[in-house]
Amino acid sequence: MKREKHDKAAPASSPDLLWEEVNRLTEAGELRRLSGAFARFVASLGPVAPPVLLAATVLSELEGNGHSCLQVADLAGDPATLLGWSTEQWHALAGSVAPLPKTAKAWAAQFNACEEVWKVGEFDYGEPLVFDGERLYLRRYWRDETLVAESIRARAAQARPVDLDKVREWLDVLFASHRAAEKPDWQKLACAVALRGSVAIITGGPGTGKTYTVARLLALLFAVAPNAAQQRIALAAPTGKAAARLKQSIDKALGELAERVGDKLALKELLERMGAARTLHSLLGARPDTRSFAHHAGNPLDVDVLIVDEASMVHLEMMASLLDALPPGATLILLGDKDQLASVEAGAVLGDLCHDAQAGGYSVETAQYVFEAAGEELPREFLGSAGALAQQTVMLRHSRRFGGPIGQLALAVNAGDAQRAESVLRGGDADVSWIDNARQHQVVELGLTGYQPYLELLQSGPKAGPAGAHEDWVRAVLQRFEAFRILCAVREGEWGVGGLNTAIEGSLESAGLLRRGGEWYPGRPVMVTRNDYGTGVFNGDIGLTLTDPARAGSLRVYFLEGDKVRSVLATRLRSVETAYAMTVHKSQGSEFRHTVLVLPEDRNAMLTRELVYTGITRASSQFTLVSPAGSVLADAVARRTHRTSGLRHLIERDGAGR
Ligand SMILES: Nc1ncnc2c1ncn2[C@@H]1O[C@H](COP(=O)(O)OP(=O)(O)OP(=O)(O)O)[C@@H](O)[C@H]1O
Repeated sequence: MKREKHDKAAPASSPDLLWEEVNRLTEAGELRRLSGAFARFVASLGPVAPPVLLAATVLSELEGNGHSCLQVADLAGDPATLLGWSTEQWHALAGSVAPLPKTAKAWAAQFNACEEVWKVGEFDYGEPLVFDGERLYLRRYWRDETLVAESIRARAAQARPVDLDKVREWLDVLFASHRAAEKPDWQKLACAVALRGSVAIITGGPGTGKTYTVARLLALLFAVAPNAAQQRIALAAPTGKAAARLKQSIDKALGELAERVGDKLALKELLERMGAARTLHSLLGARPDTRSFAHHAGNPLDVDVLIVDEASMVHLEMMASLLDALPPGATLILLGDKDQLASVEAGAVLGDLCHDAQAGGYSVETAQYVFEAAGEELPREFLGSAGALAQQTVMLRHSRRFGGPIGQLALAVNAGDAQRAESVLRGGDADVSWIDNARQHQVVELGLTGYQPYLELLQSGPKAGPAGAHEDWVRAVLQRFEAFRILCAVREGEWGVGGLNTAIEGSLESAGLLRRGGEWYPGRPVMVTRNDYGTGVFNGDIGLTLTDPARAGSLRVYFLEGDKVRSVLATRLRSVETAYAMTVHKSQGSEFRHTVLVLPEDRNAMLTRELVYTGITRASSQFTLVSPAGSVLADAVARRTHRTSGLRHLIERDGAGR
């Protein structure tokens, strides 16, 4: 049906003043060029009232900050905070559109009256903006959020029959040697919960045993599923490194378990059948230069059980593609730390899905089920009436790797307790330290000490030996490099990735640890900044430049994935940057023995509790905080990441409990 457009539309008042202000903000670097361009595109479709054009500008700008939609309540309230602007900046923009609706209701009336806004439930003409009564969306995000919500809601409501006696028996075997560090045993409980549905979320901080638990869950499925021998299991993660780590941990956990359970379960067979862990891009069949994947609802993935690790890094669009491609009968298990930074791209999917994880909110039915299936009693404080997804979500609460000061620091930051964080940092323990009122040269000196070991090994060169000796040497150099990393909160300036990389590179050269002949030189660490299907390297991959043993004078970049080494000719890598220092965002999914977190001088909207927490939890044995001004830490710990999304609302809408 073709719409008779604008037959009754009153001519909109002129948006000239708005465009003037948009231009001014764009020139001042306060607004993305794209945001103004999007609003102009909406204006080009027909007469649109200036307030709606203003809302379109704000919506597009917020998308760049990771929000998936714009709440009318926020438009009527204080959008300046959401935009990271001062109140004056907002007033300047708002003042160019008069009169501006003052209440959420008045804003809703504007959207309802606009021909370029699709009102959910009405006939869809493919308008670029979507309004659902409370939130304004760019069409793509509305579609993705709806797809994720509907798929998760349907999965959470789907109950699988469980043979309680058999499950109880196997859980007792699988967790036999295991003395729960706490009661209830959340790990055992998580296995029982995951078994009864087609979606489960296991969240928890580093070292809380997410992979340990999921390995037992796989063994349990293998033991009790009616068609265990035919089950197709896939492991995936957002990055190659995280995928390799997942596979390594699962192999290790299943290997140990196989020794213990002996002949009772053919776990070796399960291990052999599982195959490698893959990146989500590769699992879904990414295609060069398009956003679409080979797998989707029309050509679903060939899996029965899909385990996705580091789910906090999965952005909205990727989660939508994943759920679209997952057959309805397959089980999805998401693993991740809900308190970590959300993806750079829009959405905070895991955070939204885990909204009730801390409190539990388990129903009486869930409590009864876990008692019967796992012999675990849910304490009263975790009972409640949260929705169906919360019944399939378990938070692991005890870290086995992080008992010491690094763990205490992470906990304090996560709880928003800056005072306690500062006292841990000043506690004098060798594992954590704080260089406050720092100067840049102090970070450079840390870099010099931290990177010396790999550069020395590189200078000593590979020993002549049998085939494979070169690869062993490369692996050893890469492992030494992976033991230390400098993480920055910001990209630009003296305390950002750019400034620090230049300073560290220069100082390593002055110290005689490396010799630069040009952009590429042996020892140069690089991070890939764009997916490249031709060479098989992906955004976020980190490698080291070394000489090619097969071709004198030629350089290759070597990447470590688990224990495997692969390499690409340096000149074939087009989108890379030097990586002595990298952003906290890009460090997700990695762990370094010694991690240095560098905060900037000024307070900054990017500097949040989640960023500091993510930085700290990248350290496995030693953590150093560097800040030019002490107050920046307290400020960051107090600021939480807020991402507007309608996901929780969409999931809970008509979402019955279990
Ligand atoms: N119940 C347990 N009993 C004994 N050891 C355990 C238990 N749970 C976990 N571990 C051990 O604790 C360590 C951390 O576990 P695991 O790697 O599964 O944690 P994780 O939550 O996946 O961590 P990360 O987020 O860093 O990947 C591992 O060495 C694991 O073997």
